[in-house]
Amino acid sequence: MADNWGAPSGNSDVVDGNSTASVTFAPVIQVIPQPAEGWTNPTAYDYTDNAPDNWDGNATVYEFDGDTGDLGPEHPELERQLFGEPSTITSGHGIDFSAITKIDVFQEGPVRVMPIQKFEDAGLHPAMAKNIALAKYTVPTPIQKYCIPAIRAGHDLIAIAQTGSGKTAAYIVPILDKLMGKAKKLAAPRPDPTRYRPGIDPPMRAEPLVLIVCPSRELAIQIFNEARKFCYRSMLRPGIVYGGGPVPDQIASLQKGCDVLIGTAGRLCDFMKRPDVLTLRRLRFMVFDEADEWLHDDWATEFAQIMSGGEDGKIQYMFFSATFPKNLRDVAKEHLKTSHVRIRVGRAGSSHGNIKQNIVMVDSALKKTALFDLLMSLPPTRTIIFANSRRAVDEIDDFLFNKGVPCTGLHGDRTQKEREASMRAFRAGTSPVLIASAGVAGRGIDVRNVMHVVNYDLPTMEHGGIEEYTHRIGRTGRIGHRGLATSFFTERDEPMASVLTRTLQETNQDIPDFLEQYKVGDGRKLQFEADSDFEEEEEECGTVEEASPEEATTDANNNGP
Ligand SMILES: Nc1ncnc2c1ncn2[C@@H]1O[C@H](COP(=O)(O)OP(=O)(O)OP(=O)(O)O)[C@@H](O)[C@H]1O
Repeated sequence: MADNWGAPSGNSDVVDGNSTASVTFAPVIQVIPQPAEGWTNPTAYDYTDNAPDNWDGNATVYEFDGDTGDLGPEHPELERQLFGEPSTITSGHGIDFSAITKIDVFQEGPVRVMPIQKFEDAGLHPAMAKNIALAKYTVPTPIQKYCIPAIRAGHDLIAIAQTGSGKTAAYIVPILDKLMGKAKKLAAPRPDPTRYRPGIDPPMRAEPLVLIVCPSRELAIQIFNEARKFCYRSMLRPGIVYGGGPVPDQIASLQKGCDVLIGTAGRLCDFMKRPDVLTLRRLRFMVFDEADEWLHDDWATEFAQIMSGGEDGKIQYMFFSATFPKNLRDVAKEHLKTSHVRIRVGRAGSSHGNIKQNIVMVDSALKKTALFDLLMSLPPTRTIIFANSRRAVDEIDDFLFNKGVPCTGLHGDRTQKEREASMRAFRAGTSPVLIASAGVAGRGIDVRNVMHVVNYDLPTMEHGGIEEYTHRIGRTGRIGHRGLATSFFTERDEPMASVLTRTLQETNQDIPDFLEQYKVGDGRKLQFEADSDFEEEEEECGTVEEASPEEATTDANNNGP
């Protein structure tokens, strides 16, 4: 996007002592630089695109009143929108599930579940089985193998698995599946979607059955889109409330009924104060995605308010994350029923071998040049660059844009319209380089074919530490694909050196010379402060299959932005 704000154009009245002089600013002609070698043309953000309803939260949802049974009629146009053109979707998103190695799965806690091996074993509702086929999911991922039966059996749950391992579907599929046959009975009354006239017919209050809480607007929108997919052809209606989005539109959408609500905390808490618009009294499922984030003190007020919204005893609670320090898992346990299930795939907070991690020593004053050189040294590819401050994001965005790199920037000071346009441009590939602050794109964001993540700034120990590093690099190498993560290391990053080195060692990455001194010697166990358990009661319940670095499908056909 780059900040190519035009200077004021046209006439402006300037008061000069007693006289008013009319000053004309020359219109600024936005210069689009020549593309950098091999890259597509940079595209500037279109500030004239003010279409009022052009919000991601206003995306079409499937509407069906359930009068003709559990499975609604097909809607080919929406189906294409949700799942893509059938001819362009490759089977299993390119995952080669036949090329696999073993990864340990642990269950702890009072209840153990038997994993399923195939989606067919789960006895899914016909609408859900069809949606899984449309999504081209052929085999459940390790975390899905355990979560699907656990959630279907009605258990509260803590689930930990690496980035990009399919945690969203691990909760959304069984929850929606459980509701599909019963939606007519359980859901709140709502207007007939085919006849409802907004503003004329009396509105209904939203009484969702499912609430999914997300730490960023971008992630909420992404999960809303997943919910739109998996609710397809059922009468379950997804909805979304997120900060920065238009309140009137969100209210109008809630008033048409909402069974599956996805929200960011602030806006959700605002709506919870308006019982004429939203109540959680019907709630049956509550999911905290990126759960460790919610259990930090920073979110204590919102967390308490959200937890107090439903009726005790009726709700199944679930916490999902790739990182889950032990102290926060203990907090999570306090909110779960005694008969809950705890599942962990690999070490909590571990990354996986599909991501090649490079750490490069860089002089702080030369970081931008080093970044440009790095991008130019590789084939053009979809890339996310993380910086620690909003200002740094803007500066890098301008710098790269002016060098002809088709980039777009994303951070919390941009307007919501800009943020959505930025994510759309990145997803569509028109701006294949995204420069982002970690708060908005570090966790959960799933964009196909991100081949490279760059930590222009490494996270600091005070802000996110090694957990944030894991989430950030996890934007690549997702679901069996491979990816590259390059991190710039400066003298200021010394406090991260030790844990970073152990993280590299865990997946047999090359250790650069300047980190050699932090290496844990051969034969000694790698210890991680945030994960000093796993507890005595844990039980290794076998191994499930995960693509290995060597054998995972390479994205040979998908390398381009
Ligand atoms: N069984 C499956 N088969 C094929 N693709 C799948 C399957 N399950 C999920 N996916 C795809 O895998 C990708 C990653 O899933 P998801 O975003 O849920 O990962 P995650 O574990 O939540 O990652 P993160 O920790 O980064 O949030 C998504 O594009 C999703 O559509």
